[in-house]
Amino acid sequence: MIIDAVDVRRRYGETVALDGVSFSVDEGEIFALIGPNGAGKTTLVRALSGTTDAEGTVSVFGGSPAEVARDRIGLLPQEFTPADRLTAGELVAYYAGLYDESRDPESVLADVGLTDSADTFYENLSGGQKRRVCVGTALVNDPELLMLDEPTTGIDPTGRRDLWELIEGLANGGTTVVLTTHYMEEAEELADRVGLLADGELVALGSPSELIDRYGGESRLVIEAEDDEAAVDALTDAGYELISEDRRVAVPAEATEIPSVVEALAESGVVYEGLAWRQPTLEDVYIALTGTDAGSADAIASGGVA
Ligand SMILES: Nc1ncnc2c1ncn2[C@@H]1O[C@H](COP(=O)(O)OP(=O)(O)OP(=O)(O)O)[C@@H](O)[C@H]1O
Repeated sequence: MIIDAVDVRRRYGETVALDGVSFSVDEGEIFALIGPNGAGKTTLVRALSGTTDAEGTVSVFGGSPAEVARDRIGLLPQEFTPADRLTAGELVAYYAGLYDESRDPESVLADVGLTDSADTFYENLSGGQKRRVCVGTALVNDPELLMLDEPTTGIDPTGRRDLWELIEGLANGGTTVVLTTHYMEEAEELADRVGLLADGELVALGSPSELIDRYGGESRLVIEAEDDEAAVDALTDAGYELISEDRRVAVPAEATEIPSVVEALAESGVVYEGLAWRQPTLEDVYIALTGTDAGSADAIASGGVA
């Protein structure tokens, strides 16, 4: 076990940032922390990396985080602004120079997709390229434990996937990774296990598929009708129970049930522009457990579709 956290608590004055969080992370695991703004993710990463004190027990490599040899950990803080007037290459080389042993800066730049921007000043890089440099600085010491607070924020979809591949490769080589993200797809695709924080508490913990099975709800058919109310009436008359789906009309349906839903719509003469069948995702888990879904079946049924 690389990380063992038991009943971790942290307050900032009256604000409770962490309210008794317990979990552990094994070697080579990718562990993603998700949760709304202010849920406590950054505070937890800071407690694990020893940059803030916390009550409870936090053990990293069997000891106190603050005492772990710094070359064993790579940390990407959420807010990190390196010197503007150094190039991407100089910055990575600078951070590499802080360790007795470090990786070749050029290979780190290649890993984060910045070979072609090595000579560009940090201030002249795009937002996503800047974030890549920051990720690079966390990799220079070839750490055993990598903690990445929102590593891919601002990075374009292709670059994000490249970073997922990089992180997966590191984990396959034995690196343990803890990351935070607001991208549910990132947590679902990348993480072995996910912890969902809300108001300082870990409200769900498990592999993405376990969480989806448990909290994600049913597969659904989403109907983009010309007249939502007509669709709601037709489906209700046919005995379907409407479910909430991003302010669209939707019913629970397995793939084999799609024809009968289509038939019910056709029989009532409902015109639709789109039909989409989809299985639950980690985003559904997030919405179910944090209650941040703006739309609801009730709103649709009462004609309140935005
Ligand atoms: N240095 C600080 N001083 C005072 N309050 C803080 C401090 N850092 C965090 N907080 C508060 O602690 C709570 C948890 O914040 P934290 O940054 O850990 O959340 P988060 O889940 O990382 O949020 P986000 O998704 O917005 O990054 C919030 O209410 C925040 O306002």
